Amino acid sequence: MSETQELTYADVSAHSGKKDLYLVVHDKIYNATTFIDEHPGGEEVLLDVGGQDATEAFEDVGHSDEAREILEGLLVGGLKRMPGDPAPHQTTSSSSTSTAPKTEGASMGVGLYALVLLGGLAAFGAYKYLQMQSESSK
Ligand code: HEM
Repeated sequence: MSETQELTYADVSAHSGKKDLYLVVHDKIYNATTFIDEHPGGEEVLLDVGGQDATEAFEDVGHSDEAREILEGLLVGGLKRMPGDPAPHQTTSSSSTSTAPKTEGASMGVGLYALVLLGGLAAFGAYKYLQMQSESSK
């Protein structure tokens, strides 16, 4: 792609009609005009986010890799954020909180392992203690 132009959010919001529709997904700008009629999800949803940040809407649907390829083919350029622009969508971090549960799961696994190990040690200790007791009482 030779198009590396940068547009501001204000530039993008000027393209919000059916005949001229830009979308922002993950801080990149896409021209969805030619795709509106082909979109399997319908034109309404695209028009709803026309000229806006569609990251959340796009990611919420769980679009396929094929959809992402189509999206890349519609690339216009990058988004240049200006002071006062709407904040970038945090969907990626909130929907992919995968890192947090993952680490949690890992530490839980380790915790469980330690617990089993400690339990085993305690049982062994108790067994040895009882053995000693019964031997000394002989
Ligand atoms: C230019 C951006 C977009 C492209 C290239 C695109 C592409 C596609 C494609 C190829 C599919 C078929 C299923 C798949 O492959 O995942 C699809 C389905 C769908 N899309 Fe999009 N999409 C875009 C934006 C959006 C947005 C902003 C929404 C907003 C909610 C949306 C909502 C949906 C829905 C609901 C479906 C499911 C339709 C069904 O299975 O009945 N899409 N899209």
